[in-house]
Amino acid sequence: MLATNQLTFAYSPEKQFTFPDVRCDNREALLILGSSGKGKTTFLHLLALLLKPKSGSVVIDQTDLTKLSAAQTAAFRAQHVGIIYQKPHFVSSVSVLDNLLMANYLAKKPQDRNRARDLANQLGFSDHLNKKTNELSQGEQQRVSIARAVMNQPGVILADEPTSSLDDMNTDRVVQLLRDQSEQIGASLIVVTHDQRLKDAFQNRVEL
Ligand SMILES: Nc1ncnc2c1ncn2[C@@H]1O[C@H](COP(=O)(O)OP(=O)(O)OP(=O)(O)O)[C@@H](O)[C@H]1O
Repeated sequence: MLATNQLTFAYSPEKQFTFPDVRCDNREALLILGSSGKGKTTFLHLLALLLKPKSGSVVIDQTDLTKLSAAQTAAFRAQHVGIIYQKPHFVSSVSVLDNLLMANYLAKKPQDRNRARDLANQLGFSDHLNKKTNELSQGEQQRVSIARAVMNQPGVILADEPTSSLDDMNTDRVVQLLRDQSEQIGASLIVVTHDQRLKDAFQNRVEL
């Protein structure tokens, strides 16, 4: 479960944001829509406490992240939040498999090769596990990103514009993969996007 209360943020005195309160229960999905520059990425980064709000709270599974120290926040995020960034950040010098296992390492959990292989099968990149990430197509990298985000079975999955560069068929496919994965692990799924094509796939929607 993720809930926010009266979140505000400022990059500077001229660039201030007040965000609507959102709530997403376990096994639910929430779409956050907004046109370019409205603050979608900023909001998503606040939800993961990658940015610190000026005021307000972010509660994930009964923990108020705004009350944690920087080190506690990083540890909590690694264990409980899976993030699919607008542009995937991988460690390019190691294999796809090692990039997945790194999620375990960062969360201080044992490396679970079976889960990595199982996710690669489900998401259709099992032939690429031993390749470097830059040898994969964008679509394949995005599926690896989804797998990495769910390696530790997080309570919350956050996705930033996961479909912006995809055609209609692949957009439907990625939405289904995100929903399947979040349902399998009982997570809350929050997607921020300007992509109006996603409207029909989500009953719960908030406009920024
Ligand atoms: N580090 C920063 N410092 C100052 N201003 C910033 C910073 N990052 C973003 N902004 C500004 O804050 C606003 C919101 O940016 P953000 O990236 O959250 O928007 P967005 O809705 O995700 O946009 P897009 O759909 O184009 O990615 C923009 O006007 C942007 O220029």
